[in-house]
Amino acid sequence: MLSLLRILENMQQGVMLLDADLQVVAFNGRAGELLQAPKDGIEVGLSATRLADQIPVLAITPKSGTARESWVTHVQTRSTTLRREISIGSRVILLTTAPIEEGGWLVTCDDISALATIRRDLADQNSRFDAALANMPHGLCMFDAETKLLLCNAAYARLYDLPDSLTRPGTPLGQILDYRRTAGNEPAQREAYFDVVVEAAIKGSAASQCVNLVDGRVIKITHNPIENGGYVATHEDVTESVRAEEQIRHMASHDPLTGLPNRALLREKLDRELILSRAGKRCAVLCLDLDHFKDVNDTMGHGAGDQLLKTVTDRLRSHLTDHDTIARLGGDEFIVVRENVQDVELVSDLAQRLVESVGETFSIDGQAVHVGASIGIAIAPEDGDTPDGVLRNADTALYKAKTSGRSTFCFFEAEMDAGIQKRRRLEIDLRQAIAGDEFEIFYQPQVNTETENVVGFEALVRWHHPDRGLVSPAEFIPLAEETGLIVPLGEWVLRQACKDAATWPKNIKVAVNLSPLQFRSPLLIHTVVSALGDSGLTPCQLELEITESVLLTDSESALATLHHIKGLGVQIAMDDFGTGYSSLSYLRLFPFDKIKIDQSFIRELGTSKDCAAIVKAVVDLGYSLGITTTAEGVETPEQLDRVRRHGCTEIQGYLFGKPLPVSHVPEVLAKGQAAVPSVQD
Ligand SMILES: Nc1nc2c(ncn2[C@@H]2O[C@H](COP(=O)(O)O[C@H]3[C@@H](O)[C@H](n4cnc5c(=O)[nH]c(N)nc54)O[C@@H]3COP(=O)(O)O)[C@@H](O)[C@H]2O)c(=O)[nH]1
Repeated sequence: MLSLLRILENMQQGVMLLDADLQVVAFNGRAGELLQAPKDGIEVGLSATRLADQIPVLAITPKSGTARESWVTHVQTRSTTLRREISIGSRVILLTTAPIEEGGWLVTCDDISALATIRRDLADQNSRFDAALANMPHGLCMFDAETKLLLCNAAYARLYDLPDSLTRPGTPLGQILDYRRTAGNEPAQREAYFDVVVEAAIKGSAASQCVNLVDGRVIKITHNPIENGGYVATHEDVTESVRAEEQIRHMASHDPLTGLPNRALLREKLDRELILSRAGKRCAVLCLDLDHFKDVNDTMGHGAGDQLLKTVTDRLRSHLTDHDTIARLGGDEFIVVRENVQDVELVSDLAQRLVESVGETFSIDGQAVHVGASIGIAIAPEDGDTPDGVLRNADTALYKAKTSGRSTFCFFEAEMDAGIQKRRRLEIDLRQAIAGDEFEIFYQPQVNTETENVVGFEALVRWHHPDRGLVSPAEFIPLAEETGLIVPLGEWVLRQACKDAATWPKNIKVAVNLSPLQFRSPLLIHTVVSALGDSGLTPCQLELEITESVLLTDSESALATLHHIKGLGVQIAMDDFGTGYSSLSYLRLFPFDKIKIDQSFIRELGTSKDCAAIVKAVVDLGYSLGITTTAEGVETPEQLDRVRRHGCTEIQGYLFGKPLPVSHVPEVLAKGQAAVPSVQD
């Protein structure tokens, strides 16, 4: 008994023993300490009621929990075990009151403060976890190894519109999937996927996949295995980001104006087609370029140009089949790729239809607009087995189509390449030459027939090509006209010629050629005025030479321009007279100051009666209209003699001097007539 009491006293647990009369028969000091009983508050023989008086926590009736009566009432009225956690100061004590067989109660007190702290931390953690789950934007669910639901959050239920009954723990995955399928938002083929990922997740590997729901949403589902089997899955609605990605991908590979594939996507297509072409499925590449598109942009503005490009796209598309791909490379350049070409004739038919379709009138901003299309065609693999090669050759054929009069199509031929490449090179060089300082003006004297005094000079441009030396204008002027480069080049010539002539005597004129394109430029009058103003040249010292072709198109506006220029005091000469269409009628339309009889008539003056008659008729007409007549290309004294006899007022030709650099002008003027040594041009 003594040793039993010693054991009792050394226990970590507080112990009190009550007999059947509810009186204390034994206890240890730890009980008093844990229950914070007053010193000597527990004594043998003390009744339960007195005990509760000594130890206040025993008298308290809990507000909630299973035990709804005070400790005293319990031991007085019941015979069941009472477990109660009591907070005393900073401690949490577990008070267990268990009936004993012989009657009476064994009361034990355990300090569970540490356990309570852990439990509280755990509860806090759980509530934080619950809050996180509830507020997660993504759906989350967790299944055990038997694919029974462990938990899911509200977002998961919302995503699939699940009823509460299917969100309870223990719900088999199969039931949830059945509901998701029958509720209509998940395609049936997802099941196969699901089997795979669930199995993978349960076996321990993560898996992720995007699923397209029937209603258009895209859900990204990621499965991760968890310990003890089972998996946790997140379900993320990625519809917006998938759409944004698709849009970015589309933008990177399509032309924003027309929505057509761009160069990058075209290359991918060509890569595939060229592989097939090597396996016998040939393909055709049609390179289409609009004729006169620049004019629409320049005259009607870029908005109208854009509208035209969109309408052209629609027209082109209407002639294409499922075997054709159309792309826009930028500007007014389109590419059509036809797959699996068996009959090249059909490619010709397609090209013809495209040319005709674009050739029909467009209505842009209520205005009738006419453009055309030129097409170059290369067939792969024979005309190229790389995207660059086949596109380059289609482009070469396009160039040929453009130089053959536009609004037509051409197939690539190997022989085209060399000639066209040469022209291309020249065009590139010409652009650089305009930007650089490679041009010079030579001046050819014009003399009075009677006095043989120099009355003026014609400005003739020369190109000092860095590799090729002096390039003849006969070679580059037509190209400059075709490419539109004549406009900036012509402006340079005009300004430079005015500057040079401003240093000459006041009775010496300078004649400058105006090309038809330059003449149609809306900036022409402004350029003439500013060239005169900047140089200080007297307007009557400037003579502008135009050819009949200027008056051929839109003669009304051409005449208005001529009158405007003449009104400035500038002289106007009709150049190359006799080589055009209805020369004489033009002379009635506008009061030209000079007619230059083309050198072809002068050359044959001694051999052709017709030429002689024409020269005479023109000179007579000039005389009666009071217009100066200049014979061009006078090379021999005989020709001089003849034109003099016909009454021509002025002469220009090698007999009096070839075109010379400006530095020779004072020398020519000093001699009074142009008997100076020739300079090779
Ligand atoms: N729009 C512009 N056209 C220009 C300009 N500079 C020149 N050109 C035109 O280029 C064509 C070739 O010019 P070019 O090689 O200079 O030939 C001129 C004369 O050198 C040549 N000529 C003059 N006299 C004779 C001669 O006795 N014999 C002979 N065989 N040729 C001769 O004729 C050309 C002048 O022609 P034209 O202009 O018709 O008076 C030529 O069409 C130039 O017009 C330019 O700046 N702008």
